[in-house]
Amino acid sequence: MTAEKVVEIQNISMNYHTLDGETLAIHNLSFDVYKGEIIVIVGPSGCGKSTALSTISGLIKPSSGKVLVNGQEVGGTNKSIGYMFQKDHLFEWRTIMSNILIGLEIQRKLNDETKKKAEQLLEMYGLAEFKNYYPSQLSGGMRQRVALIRTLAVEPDILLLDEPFSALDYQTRLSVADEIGTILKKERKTAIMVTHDISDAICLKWLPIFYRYT
Ligand SMILES: Nc1ncnc2c1ncn2[C@@H]1O[C@H](COP(=O)(O)OP(=O)(O)OP(=O)(O)O)[C@@H](O)[C@H]1O
Repeated sequence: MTAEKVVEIQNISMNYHTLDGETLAIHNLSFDVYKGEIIVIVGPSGCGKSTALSTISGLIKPSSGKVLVNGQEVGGTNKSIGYMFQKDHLFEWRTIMSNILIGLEIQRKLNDETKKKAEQLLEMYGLAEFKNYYPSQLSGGMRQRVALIRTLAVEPDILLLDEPFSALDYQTRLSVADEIGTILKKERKTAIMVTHDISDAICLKWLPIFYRYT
């Protein structure tokens, strides 16, 4: 059986044009990601990692080349993709449960079944007893776990993680990295993480791709 390609990056380049001039953020980048793979792209700050993720999510279109997700060229944002950022972006005035349900509300998918699934995720990942707490009552590591569960609640096929541990202290990031790696494997998600920190990639024991544009 041949493995299924879910993301195909075909020779993409990205030029940003601003009043100050032109920035070549990505130059001729190509790679494929197969179903169920969890890969890490490591490179220094400014080498174009976030830009690469944004082309996959459809937030931006590359200046040249193609990005395919599930065999279709990306032409805008796509509900099959979940994006988790450096900061957890939890809404402080909403409880943990209500933060977790926000994606479902926005996508008009909130019903008894999806709510139950969200409850199960909270239960499974040790946050059920905190569902009525507010984000400020949780530790940084727990907040990142909530952010991941919020992303998983809408059941994306592909997860994009942009330096998801960078706001955490070293001890916490080790345990959160481990937890998040375990959650992604258990949920059988395809995931692409970008980081400037090689130790993040190594401590995850995922399959790293080392990419650097110079
Ligand atoms: N919207 C934009 N307009 C102009 N230039 C941009 C824009 N976004 C990114 N850039 C530039 O493109 C280059 C790549 O940025 P990008 O954020 O993709 O890199 P990165 O590797 O994710 O870095 P970091 O880890 O610091 O976020 C940088 O030089 C950045 O200044």
